[in-house]
Amino acid sequence: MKLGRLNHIGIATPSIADSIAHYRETMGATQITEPFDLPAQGVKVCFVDTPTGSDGSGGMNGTQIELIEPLGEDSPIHGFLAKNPAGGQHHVCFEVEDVAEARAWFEGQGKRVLGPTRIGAHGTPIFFLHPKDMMGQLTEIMETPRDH
Ligand SMILES: CC[C@H](C(=O)O)C(=O)SCCNC(=O)CCNC(=O)[C@H](O)C(C)(C)COP(=O)(O)OP(=O)(O)OC[C@H]1O[C@@H](n2cnc3c(N)ncnc32)[C@H](O)[C@@H]1OP(=O)(O)O
Ligand SMILES: [Co+2]
Repeated sequence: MKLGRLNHIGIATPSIADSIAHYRETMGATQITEPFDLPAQGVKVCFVDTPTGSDGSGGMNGTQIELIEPLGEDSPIHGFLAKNPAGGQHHVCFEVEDVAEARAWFEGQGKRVLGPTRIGAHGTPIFFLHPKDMMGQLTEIMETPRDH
């Protein structure tokens, strides 16, 4: 297993509109996608692009901030927001070349994979690893988009 690109940092929020305003007005973000619903994943989601270079050079294909708001009664982030009402850092997502191979690796390491591999917000297969097996960090593994 080789550590892949940090694709995004997932930030849970009680209000995606308030978080968008925060990133635009307080943090100076210039590229934020329109929020969209992922009913199968129980979230409303949008992405805040970040620059690759510290001076904003290199273009805007740095690690994204993924803002997620609960969608529906069964959203998997209700529990997190009950414990963290203002929201906050929820998960990290690393890219892999082959999601099936990665899943087998983590299972072989005795890490709990949460649910089936499914299609995530970038339209590629993803799975999650239980925070208690990942040094306290809920970790998402996502197959690198082929257009990269
Ligand atoms: C897929 C679309 C999009 C994308 O990028 O493509 C997304 O990323 S959507 C993100 C939302 N979806 C998920 O998070 C799916 C995976 N998550 C889960 O299955 C649950 O959230 C789970 C199992 C991680 C936590 O479930 P729950 O909130 O019901 O809490 P539990 O009491 O079962 O938690 C057990 C234990 O873990 C601690 N915990 C919970 N969430 C986190 C977290 N985000 N980071 C770190 N630790 C977490 C919780 O505090 C409990 O610890 P304990 O010491 O026992 O109190
Ligand atoms: Co994510």
